Amino acid sequence: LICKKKKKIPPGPRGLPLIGNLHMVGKNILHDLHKIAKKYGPIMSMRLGLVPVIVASSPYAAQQFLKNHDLVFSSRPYSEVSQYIFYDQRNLVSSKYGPYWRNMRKLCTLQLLSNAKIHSFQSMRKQELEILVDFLKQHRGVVVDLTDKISSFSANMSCLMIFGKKYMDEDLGINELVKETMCIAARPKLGDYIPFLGVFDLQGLSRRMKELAKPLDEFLERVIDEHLHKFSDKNQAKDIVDTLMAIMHSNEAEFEFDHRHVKAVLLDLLVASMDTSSTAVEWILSEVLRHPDVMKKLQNEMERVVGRNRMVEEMDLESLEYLDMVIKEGFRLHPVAPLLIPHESIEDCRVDDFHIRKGSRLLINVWAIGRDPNVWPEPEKFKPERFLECNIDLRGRDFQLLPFGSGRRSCPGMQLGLTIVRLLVAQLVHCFDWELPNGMIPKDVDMTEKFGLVLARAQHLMVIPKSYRLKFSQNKC
Ligand code: HEM
Repeated sequence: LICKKKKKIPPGPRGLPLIGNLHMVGKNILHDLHKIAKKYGPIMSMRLGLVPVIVASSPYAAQQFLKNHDLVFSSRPYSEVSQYIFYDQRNLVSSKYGPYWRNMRKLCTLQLLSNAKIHSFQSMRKQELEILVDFLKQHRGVVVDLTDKISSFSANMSCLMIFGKKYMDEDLGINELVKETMCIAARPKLGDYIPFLGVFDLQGLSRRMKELAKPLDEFLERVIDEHLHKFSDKNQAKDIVDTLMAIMHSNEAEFEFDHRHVKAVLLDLLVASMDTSSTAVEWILSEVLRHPDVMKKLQNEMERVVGRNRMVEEMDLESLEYLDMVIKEGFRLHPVAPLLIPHESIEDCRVDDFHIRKGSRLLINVWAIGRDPNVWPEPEKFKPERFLECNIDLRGRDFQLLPFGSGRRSCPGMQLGLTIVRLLVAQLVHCFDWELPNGMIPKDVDMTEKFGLVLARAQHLMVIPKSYRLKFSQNKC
């Protein structure tokens, strides 16, 4: 008798025929996964439809997958949205691991999102921030929808950097198109989990995705066309379309690179940058508003380092240590991408004595890690000072804090995202004293989460810019 030793897979709940554990995850997938992981442990296996899924919920587990076995888990799963909207997975975010992704990633980090490129847009960021501060100054004493203001600030900045123009101001409905794309991308699709049901399109999502793809493609074609015919001003910073077009025309790319690739990358960057930084800023400001002592400490630091005679400049950011702790604490409690973006294993692999088969989907529950009492004392409390005693960083070196992921698939826009988040939080706290509307007290600020492609606030953040704190109305620096 040949007795085959059964391979040990990570523990997890038993699934039902066909749907597996799909019925166990509802609208609040983060809480659901967190609850199930409490029973089965930090490396847990499930089955969503026909897809094997591994959920990692501790720093140790995250390190196993994102560092020790990084290469094996560096791919992305197939999804209908990447097929219909992102040019058959030609974008960076959802492309499979392989030479194409490696080349695109290199292009992104070395050319599109390099430090030099980010620096070249510094004056544009300053200008946009002055417009926002001016608006708030004119609305002193009035209730302002800060969610809306921050979101359009971020959308305008993304557009200026990527396309060289604020397309959001033109009535093209592009903002709505991108928002709906993000909404659809976040909805669980039957076809992604039970592929043979995909053809029936029972939820009507494939049809809607195809409908959305058309105007998005027309918009991107129009942008490219305008760039082909535009008068080039040598003093103006080259936007990302310019850079991509130059690469395409030079024929220097060592991989296939045509209009479809340019459009896929443009859409990728737009979607990846538009809501991420603004959502982080909103959460961090909400926490600061709920904690007046933190607001005061931040303002004191700003007064000490920047002074009341001018606005915050990007060069100040490195010297703002308390701000740095506030930003880390904000990302700990409110990671924008709480499950990162799903990874997929490219071959069978052994992790911690468990067998994990090729084609498994990996979710890293960064949200649960940030709230784990074994890692963080009093995890529910917003306490930036906790970072005084520990030098945990948020750039992917420490697995307790992973807002940008870690390893090969970590966020290539981290430097840009962090610059925007730090600058915006610093500026709004430095320039204004804030008040809550309708006699609300700090602890009344609603912190309900809404899970989507990013983990956003369920309610818009409504606040009153009470008074302008600076002694000069123009930036004298
Ligand atoms: C606060 C802002 C941001 C946060 C918190 C954030 C977070 C993330 C996370 C968690 C991932 C997935 C990592 C993984 O799957 O392991 C990611 C991927 C990515 N991000 Fe960001 N991001 C931000 C801003 C940006 C910006 C500004 C850009 C570009 C303009 C960008 C471009 C990308 C791209 C292209 C990927 C996919 C990388 C790949 O699959 O190889 N991100 N980001």
